[in-house]
Amino acid sequence: MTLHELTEQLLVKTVTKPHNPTVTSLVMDSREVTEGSLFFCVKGYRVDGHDFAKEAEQHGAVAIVAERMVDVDIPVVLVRDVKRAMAILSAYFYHHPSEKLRVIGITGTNGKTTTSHLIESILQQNNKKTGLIGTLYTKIGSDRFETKNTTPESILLQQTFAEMIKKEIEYCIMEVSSHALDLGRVRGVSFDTAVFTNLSKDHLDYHETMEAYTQAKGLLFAQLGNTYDERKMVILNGDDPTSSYFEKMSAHQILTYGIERGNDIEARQLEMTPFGSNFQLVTPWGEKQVHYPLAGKFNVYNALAAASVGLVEGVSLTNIVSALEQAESVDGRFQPVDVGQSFAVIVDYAHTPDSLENVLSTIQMMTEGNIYTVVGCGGDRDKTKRPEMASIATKYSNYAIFTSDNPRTEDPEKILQDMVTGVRGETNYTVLVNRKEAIKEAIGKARRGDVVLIAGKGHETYQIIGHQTFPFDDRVEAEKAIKALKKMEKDD
Ligand SMILES: CC(=O)N[C@H]1[C@@H](OP(=O)(O)OP(=O)(O)OC[C@H]2O[C@@H](n3ccc(=O)[nH]c3=O)[C@H](O)[C@@H]2O)O[C@H](CO)[C@@H](O)[C@@H]1O[C@H](C)C(=O)N[C@@H](C)C(=O)N[C@H](CCC(=O)O)C(=O)O
Ligand SMILES: Nc1ncnc2c1ncn2[C@@H]1O[C@H](COP(=O)(O)OP(=O)(O)OP(=O)(O)O)[C@@H](O)[C@H]1O
Ligand SMILES: N[C@H](CCC[C@H](N)C(=O)O)C(=O)O
Ligand SMILES: [Mg+2]
Repeated sequence: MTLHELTEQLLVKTVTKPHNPTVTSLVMDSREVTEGSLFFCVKGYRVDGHDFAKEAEQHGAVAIVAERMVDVDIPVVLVRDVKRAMAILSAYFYHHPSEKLRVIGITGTNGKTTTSHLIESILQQNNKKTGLIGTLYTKIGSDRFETKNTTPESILLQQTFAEMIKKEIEYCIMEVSSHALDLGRVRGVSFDTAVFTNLSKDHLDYHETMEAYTQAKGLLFAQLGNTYDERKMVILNGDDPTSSYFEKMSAHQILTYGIERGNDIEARQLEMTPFGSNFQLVTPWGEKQVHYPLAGKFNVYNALAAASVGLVEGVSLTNIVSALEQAESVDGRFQPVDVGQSFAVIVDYAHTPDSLENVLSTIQMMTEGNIYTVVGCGGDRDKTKRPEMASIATKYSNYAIFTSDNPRTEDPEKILQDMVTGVRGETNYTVLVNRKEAIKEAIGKARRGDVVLIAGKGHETYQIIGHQTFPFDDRVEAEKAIKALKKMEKDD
């Protein structure tokens, strides 16, 4: 594709030189530039991509897209907003692949990864070819690719859609983070269905206020468009008050789901069991009893959101129920670590006050024994959730151990001090900065019938301390600690 063909997509721009080179790739990182690349200068949090224009030229870039002049001898396309131009040009470069897929976007504070996997299994139950983009990986059919962000930057996103088309994928199920919406990573994506899970406190380091955070989430519904299209659908959690705000954001049909009465899709006669739930799935397409194997009321919401998507996509109630009844827990979400010990150990990705409270109240229902919680809060992330998470941990556990999550560039001790400010008079906790030691301590305390919850890192296989990433896996550490304990018991 030539540079002129691409720049014709942008109405307002200045191109500094008349040549019309052939563009063979779009790139936003100078280190990934190859011969023929069009390089986008993106202002980041740490550095400014404009400072890498020369390096991009040296590596073979044939033109630069920038917001201000840069010192290079190749054409510079000056635009008002590089990220916006990047999204528009990426969609064009890859021939608008999202228009050839049915794209299901899921947003909300918690439950996106879980819900997207449930939707995947419902659609697969109906023999649909699916792709998935989210926190754990990008999946095309059954091939998995590692990802850095929950929702990738526009170039990678459009490239991924194009790859999905090549592999004859029909549906792309994607998690859409508030950062991605705010930073314009999904601009130009043609969504067909937009799903909202729930809204609670998170990411206030980035969005600053709950209002701004809500607005960012609202962009997904706004992006669905305001010209009515019967094939487009908005699916909202009717039990979450924020849904009424999203209702106003687009012109399409709305389907609500919930446990309370008054929703289109409902779970009635809900009966929670220690390891799942039973409920009557009541829908405009009929009703059916469900024996659902994922623990916690919050997971019933995820099932309802996924069932709603299945129903609007024409999957039969029978197939939906069958997929839900076979649901497997997602990597690092309420994942048991079981090496034959007499107490339960659960690793869960709860890293917000709301998810921690949900998980702990579910555990309370499961056990009469003691609950030991190992929990921390990420550095360089929302500080307001720290005291709240500590307070929830002490409230619902017999004993809590506050430890490091990913401290990143913050002082780990300082993060723990922030957490401790949330404890109001309770003494059932300790602070242990080393996560490995904290896990050992909790497992050492547990006796027959107790539950140890290790919260916050779920599927993560690393720990970020400073600018370094070290291998670390809660499940591996828990297993080691249990085995060491068993060995000691044998030695006694
Ligand atoms: C805060 C944030 O969103 N940061 C994202 C951002 O990084 P950054 O702003 O630090 O970028 P930077 O290092 O300053 O670089 C600026 C530009 O210069 C370029 N550069 C840089 C160095 C160089 O030598 N040459 C060069 O060209 C970079 O490629 C980039 O284009 O751009 C990167 C490239 O796309 C992202 O991977 C990175 O996400 C980081 C990993 C991150 O942690 N993001 C989080 C906050 C996030 O987005 N999370 C949401 C999920 C949240 C949730 O659901 O809970 C997500 O969607 O992942
Ligand atoms: N519907 C829900 N409501 C509240 N909490 C939930 C819900 N579903 C899952 N959780 C809790 O939140 C944690 C994260 O779940 P999940 O990974 O599905 O969410 P996510 O929205 O993808 O998170 P992230 O934004 O970090 O990618 C789970 O480990 C569980 O503790
Ligand atoms: N997507 C979330 C993940 C948080 C996970 C937690 N382990 C942490 O590092 O804070 C974020 O980037 O804020
Ligand atoms: Mg996720």
